[in-house]
Amino acid sequence: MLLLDLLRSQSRSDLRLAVALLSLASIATTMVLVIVNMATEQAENGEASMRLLAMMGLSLIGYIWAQKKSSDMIATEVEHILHELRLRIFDSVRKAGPDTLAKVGQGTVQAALTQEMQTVSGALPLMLNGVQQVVLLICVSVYLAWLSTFAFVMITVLAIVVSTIHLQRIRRINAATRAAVEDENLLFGGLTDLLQGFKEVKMNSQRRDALIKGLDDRSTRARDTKSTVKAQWSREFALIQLAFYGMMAAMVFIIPIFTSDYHDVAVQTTTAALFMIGPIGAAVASVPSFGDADVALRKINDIDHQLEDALGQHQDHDAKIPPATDKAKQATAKLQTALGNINELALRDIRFAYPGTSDSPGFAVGPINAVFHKGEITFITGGNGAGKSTIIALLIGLRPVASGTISVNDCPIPTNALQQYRDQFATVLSDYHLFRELYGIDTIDADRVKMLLAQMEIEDKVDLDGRAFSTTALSQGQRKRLALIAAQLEEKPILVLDEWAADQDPHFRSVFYEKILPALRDQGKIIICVTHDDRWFDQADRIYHVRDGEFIDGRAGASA
Ligand SMILES: Nc1ncnc2c1ncn2[C@@H]1O[C@H](COP(=O)(O)OP(=O)(O)OP(=O)(O)O)[C@@H](O)[C@H]1O
Repeated sequence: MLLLDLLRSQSRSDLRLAVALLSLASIATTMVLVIVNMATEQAENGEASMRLLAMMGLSLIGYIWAQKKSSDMIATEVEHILHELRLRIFDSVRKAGPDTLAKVGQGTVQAALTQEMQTVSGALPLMLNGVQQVVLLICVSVYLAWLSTFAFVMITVLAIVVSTIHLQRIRRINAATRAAVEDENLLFGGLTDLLQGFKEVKMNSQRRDALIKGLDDRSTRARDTKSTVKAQWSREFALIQLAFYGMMAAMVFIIPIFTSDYHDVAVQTTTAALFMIGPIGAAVASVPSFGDADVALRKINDIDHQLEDALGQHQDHDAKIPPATDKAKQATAKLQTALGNINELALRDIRFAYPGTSDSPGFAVGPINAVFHKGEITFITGGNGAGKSTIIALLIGLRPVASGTISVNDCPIPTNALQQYRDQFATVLSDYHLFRELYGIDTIDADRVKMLLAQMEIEDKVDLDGRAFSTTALSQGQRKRLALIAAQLEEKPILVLDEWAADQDPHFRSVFYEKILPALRDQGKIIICVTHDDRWFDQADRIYHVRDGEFIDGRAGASA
């Protein structure tokens, strides 16, 4: 069972201690039963024992102590395990390549971090509670055996028969549970379309109706499967209850027929059997959540494996260069020096291809040869689908190259230093995300932010609010200006902009090409821009034109 494996592998504290505490609580509960029976017997004789009262008090204190201690321990442990699980997924997402997330699906990852985690979170304490109930049942059974061997044997046989039938039926219910969870996940995916495509949905009633119908179908399926599963569980619960009441009837009607001395212990045995109803109910009621949790954990593991598989292909272990040998240490030192003062960035015979299908090969890029210099502006131009963004993704280390070398100051970047290399770039890519918070910028110079906001002509719209922009609710062009401010605040030696000016008005386009870019060049940055704005091609020191995944010419621009 995955839930058990998870507990064993992730638990920090000794689970045996938790189980021991739970057992102690069960033993204390059984003691209460034994004492109640003994006191009842005394009461029948008109006696009352202070010793039994004291023992009852001690048992209750023992029960409360063990129950509280184990609950605290389990709650802390469960939250720790969930925290570790979440971190594992965050880490896998961090390491994944750009295609992986698209393949796995954002909705699935979100579902894993919310819905599935919630299921596991609910099931873990229930499972440990189930352990407690089982221990309690064992203790009460031992007591029952001591009271009447016949009653014990009869109950045990009945319990084995009922459990076998129950387990057979559970297998079928678990399969239905898995189907129900699948349906819910499909529903989640459709919901992402509805929420993210909100405007498109609102603007087109046919699209809206088709999408809602799809959601309706999935929701109906999820509803039907879930209610079938719930109904099956209710039947199971009723079956267990029925078996229990059958057992009670047998104890008071059948056992006396076969045993002569049963009347001495009939009351105690019946009380003991009554004591079992709670634990049996709790144990049975907790079982469905194990099936749910197992499915949820399988999903979480599945997502993790998919992300990890992509990591294997990506060959990016995000590790620091291991300074094992002298040669490796020298290479590390050389690379650190190169990254500390980047004068030149070069691509040599870079090749890459998207995975193809059986019908057609994937789009291929290369061989790409290019050099980008400090204090220079390079434009990359080309038609739609020519391969500009793909080349940019290779250049900034977002996608792994299939062959060829990327080097900084003639120092090749090994794959295990890819993250250090990526850290040299500030980017505003075509599918950029604008963070309101300025993550990863240690010291924010408020005056500089003010100046940049004024330069971008949005000082009356946005302000600095602590370590974040006061708002990102702006027009598309203004949001891009804000993204460029964030990129500048990162103070990276290389700035890459993919069609940054595409949604700027004519006035601000000229501000960008004629003022902002030259000012950034004067700061000694390497500037690389994908652009279609041929009116400003003369602002570039170098222009590369892309066609079918290759640079067809590289020429020095006007100011070179
Ligand atoms: N994730 C992907 N998987 C497979 N093929 C892709 C993927 N992204 C792009 N392509 C293919 O690569 C080609 C180049 O895409 P790319 O985005 O690099 O072009 P681009 O020059 O930036 O185009 P645009 O000017 O339209 O942004 C496309 O024709 C497309 O077929």
